[in-house]
Amino acid sequence: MNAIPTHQLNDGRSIDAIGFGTYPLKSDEGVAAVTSALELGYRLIDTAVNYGNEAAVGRAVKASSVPRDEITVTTKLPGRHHGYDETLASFDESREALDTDVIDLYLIHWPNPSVDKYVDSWRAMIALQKNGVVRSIGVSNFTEEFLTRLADETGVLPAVNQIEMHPYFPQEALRAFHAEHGIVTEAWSPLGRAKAIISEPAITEAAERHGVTPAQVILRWHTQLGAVPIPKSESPDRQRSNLDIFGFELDTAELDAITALGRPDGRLFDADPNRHEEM
Ligand SMILES: NC(=O)C1=CN([C@@H]2O[C@H](COP(=O)(O)OP(=O)(O)OC[C@H]3O[C@@H](n4cnc5c(N)ncnc54)[C@H](OP(=O)(O)O)[C@@H]3O)[C@@H](O)[C@H]2O)C=CC1
Ligand SMILES: O=C(O)C(=O)[C@@H](O)[C@H](O)C(=O)CO
Repeated sequence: MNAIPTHQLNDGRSIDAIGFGTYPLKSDEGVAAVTSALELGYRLIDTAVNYGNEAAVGRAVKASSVPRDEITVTTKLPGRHHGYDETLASFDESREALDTDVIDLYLIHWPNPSVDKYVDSWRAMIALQKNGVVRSIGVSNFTEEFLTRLADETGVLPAVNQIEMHPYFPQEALRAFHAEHGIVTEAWSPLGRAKAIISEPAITEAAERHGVTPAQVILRWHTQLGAVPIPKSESPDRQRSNLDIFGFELDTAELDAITALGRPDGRLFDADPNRHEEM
């Protein structure tokens, strides 16, 4: 398998160009999936308080033969814990659940604009990073408007914004904003949950030409566009092939044909961060 490239973050650290999603893997199933993902070479692991699997992720990380400092454990602050003090308390709970001294990448899961406390949470995350208990700080599901407000009110831009991105929803405008401001795009549901997308001719035909699977084409498309996909799979075989995407290159016409599958209503569900709020 080819080596995994990395992305430089705006705080001097770096993350792998592909990671492993863990929703909705829980308990022993979650431990098994993360254990095999680490064995296969994933080093960027994505969890969240709201997945109810931080303990499972923590168990797998702790038991792994991969040195702890080679693994980027990501978790996310839930909406019900927004606010400065609430964020500090939630962070302590996550650290305990994950059984780790340091959280490598800490994200605000959803902006929940009607609650209007994400800036307070962001200030708390800046403090956690200054205290050295969080290595990198970022957000998820933030729009250009919410990102701009963080910068205006705190002077600190997130290292990462984890957003919905797949061929039906390629997020061209937000990715351009990220690129302009040094924010790394992480892509959630990168395979579009492996539904209709997998059978799109633009994808299956490219897969045939390169002798790879449609899922590999989709994940390679993400990485060639500069985004970091975090596919979830509980199957070690699919985990392996999802990681094995750096031995072929899509050409510009193939990239453009896949991006052209995008459509305004391409979201998997109604997860527009201006309206969709998760507590
Ligand atoms: N920040 C946020 O708001 C959100 C973050 N996320 C994060 O993003 C991660 C990934 O997103 P997710 O929603 O899981 O969707 P994905 O696009 O990663 O798709 C996962 C689905 O695809 C299947 N699959 C995986 N690999 C293959 C393959 N090679 N061929 C065919 N099918 C495959 C999986 O099944 P199987 O397991 O059987 O292989 C599963 O059903 C989540 O796990 C979570 O960590 C997700 C949603 C929102
Ligand atoms: O997986 C996540 O991070 C989420 O935010 C999920 O709740 C996601 O929104 C979902 O799958 C809802 O059905």
